[in-house]
Amino acid sequence: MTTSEPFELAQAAAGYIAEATGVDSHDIALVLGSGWSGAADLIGEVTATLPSSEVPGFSAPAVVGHVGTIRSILLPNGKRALVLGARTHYYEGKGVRSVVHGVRTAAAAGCAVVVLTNGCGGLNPAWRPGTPVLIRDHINLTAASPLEGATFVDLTDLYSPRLRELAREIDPALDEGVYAQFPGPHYETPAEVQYAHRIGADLIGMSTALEAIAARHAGMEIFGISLVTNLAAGISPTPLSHKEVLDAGEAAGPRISRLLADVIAK
Ligand SMILES: Nc1nc2[nH]c(I)nc2c(=O)[nH]1
Repeated sequence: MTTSEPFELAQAAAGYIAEATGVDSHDIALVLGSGWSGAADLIGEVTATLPSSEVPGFSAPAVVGHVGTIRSILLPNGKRALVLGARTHYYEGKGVRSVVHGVRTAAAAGCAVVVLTNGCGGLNPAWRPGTPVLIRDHINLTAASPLEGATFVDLTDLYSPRLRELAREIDPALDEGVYAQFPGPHYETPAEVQYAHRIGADLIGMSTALEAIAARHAGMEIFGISLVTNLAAGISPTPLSHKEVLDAGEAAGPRISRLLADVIAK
């Protein structure tokens, strides 16, 4: 594939979405990670739902039984949101181009803002499972980049100070943190968690950083928010039960979905 082909594929996907949804241009894209699926139903009126596998460049979800969808939503302020419910993770081995195809498609579809959400491990013991944390900056530990060739892109203020301030006006209790993307799919050892802590990470996950770089290259404003679903390995003195993690994510649903709805409604 030539270096222009990922962008041609994103244009094709955007054209398909415009045709299939009847919406020529969308304004804001949302990538919903673990624990955030409920947000879409709260933010506005779903006017079209597409199976993501029908859209050029998108593949069937990695998790059997998960139906990946792309939804067009009419927001109360009249703007259009494009909800990308099928994220390709780097650990699926489909290449970085596939990981960032959704963001590139959203940019080609007209979106000037992208909201990147994820579920992650927390390094701050005060952040119990179910705590949303704004992403202030990231550390890309994948050793990969979605950019190819002499594409030197500045990543200063990559996570919009404007949108972070807006979120904190809506919910002053929100903390901020630095998110580190590990390649995965394995979780970190306690030693790796301590390494991440020492290099400045507060949140660890397997997504988001590569998508944010591609979004900056596409000229989008980026809002990143994590949902701490577990304390990272070795942080909690007692092993967390998977049920605790699931219950916490479930309990956080209404608060984080409301927060997201309020931020994008502005
Ligand atoms: N790397 C990493 N990814 C995650 N995703 C979730 I949910 N929890 C974790 C975690 O503890 N580490």
